[in-house]
Amino acid sequence: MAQVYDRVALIGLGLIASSMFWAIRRAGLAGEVTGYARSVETRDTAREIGLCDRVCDSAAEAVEGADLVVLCVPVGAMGAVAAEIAPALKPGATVSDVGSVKKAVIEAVAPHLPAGVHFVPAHPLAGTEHSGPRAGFAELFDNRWCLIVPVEGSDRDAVARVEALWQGMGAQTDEMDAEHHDLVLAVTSHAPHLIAYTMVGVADDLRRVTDSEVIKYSAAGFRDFTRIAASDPTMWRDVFLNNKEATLEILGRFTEELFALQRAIRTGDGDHLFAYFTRTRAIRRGIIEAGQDTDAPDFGRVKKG
Ligand SMILES: NC(=O)c1ccc[n+]([C@@H]2O[C@H](COP(=O)([O-])OP(=O)(O)OC[C@H]3O[C@@H](n4cnc5c(N)ncnc54)[C@H](O)[C@@H]3O)[C@@H](O)[C@H]2O)c1
Ligand SMILES: O=C(O)C(=O)C[C@]1(C(=O)O)C=C[C@@H](O)C=C1
Repeated sequence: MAQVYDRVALIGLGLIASSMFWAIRRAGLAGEVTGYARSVETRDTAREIGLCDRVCDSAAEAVEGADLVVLCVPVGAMGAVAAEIAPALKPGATVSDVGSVKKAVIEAVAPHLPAGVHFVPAHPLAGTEHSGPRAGFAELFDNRWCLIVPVEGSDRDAVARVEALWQGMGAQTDEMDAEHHDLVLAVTSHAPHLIAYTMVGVADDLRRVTDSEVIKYSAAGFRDFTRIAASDPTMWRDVFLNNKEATLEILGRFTEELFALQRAIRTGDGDHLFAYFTRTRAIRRGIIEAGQDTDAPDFGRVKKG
């Protein structure tokens, strides 16, 4: 894969930024990658493990001369970081982000960007429960989707280059508008995370009753919940506070369905339960037929070829 940008700057050096660096390096997509993180400890770690070609001590220094700047900080910090880097951006540069929420991030970032700087928001649908500069790996985005969310008047060449970068990092790209993105992600990612958090919280509340049995006999379903519930608290606090409307809409529907299932269990309505589980099983089979790999570690990856 050919080089897409001369200089890329990554702001916030956690799981996503570090994975981007290793994936950019794997495919030779940039001449130089600079990086900045707020904490000295993270910058020191980055230098120690060779994360980024150059780790800078200020965000302004990192973005100076960069053709692409990617904001890889928690959703709630995007606006402040955009304000901080704005005066140092090169005219004609592109600013992108990887935030899990798009409408609120666009509203927070766009007003700070000077005229002549392009804004191309993006969201890779790939992650793990780990965070920080040591958590990244080059293969994270392989065969995953990356949603590109152009804003009004986005420059098509700038969009095409951001898409080329993500494709070079192994992802498949698609475009979506911000509102639709936030609703889709509320269903596929945000509400499921909240359900996992709740289930693990309930198990913890019952600890006195169940002693250590919850952990000892933890079946696969619950273990998956604990993995998800181990995700970064700052990141997920910001996701829910910034995708309020869509998440509340989905949670409303979820609780209605849950109450209906609860009632079916109480009243012994086996037909309702059977019909419901038959419908959900068909959805899973539909995903398999659509060509997605369902082996646990790769589930959700885009089928190649
Ligand atoms: N983890 C995932 O599964 C995942 C997947 C896709 C997208 N995202 C999104 O990517 C972004 C980064 O997530 P991550 O998982 O890499 O998080 P992370 O916690 O691993 O890294 C975030 C980094 O940002 C830094 N940071 C926080 N506030 C900052 C500030 N004000 N200024 C500068 N740096 C700051 C932190 O110190 C850390 O280095 C988030 O917006 C998240 O919603 C995460
Ligand atoms: O695999 C995981 O651990 C994730 O939670 C990744 C995951 C998700 O699939 O929900 C989480 C948040 C994102 O914005 C994108 C991906």
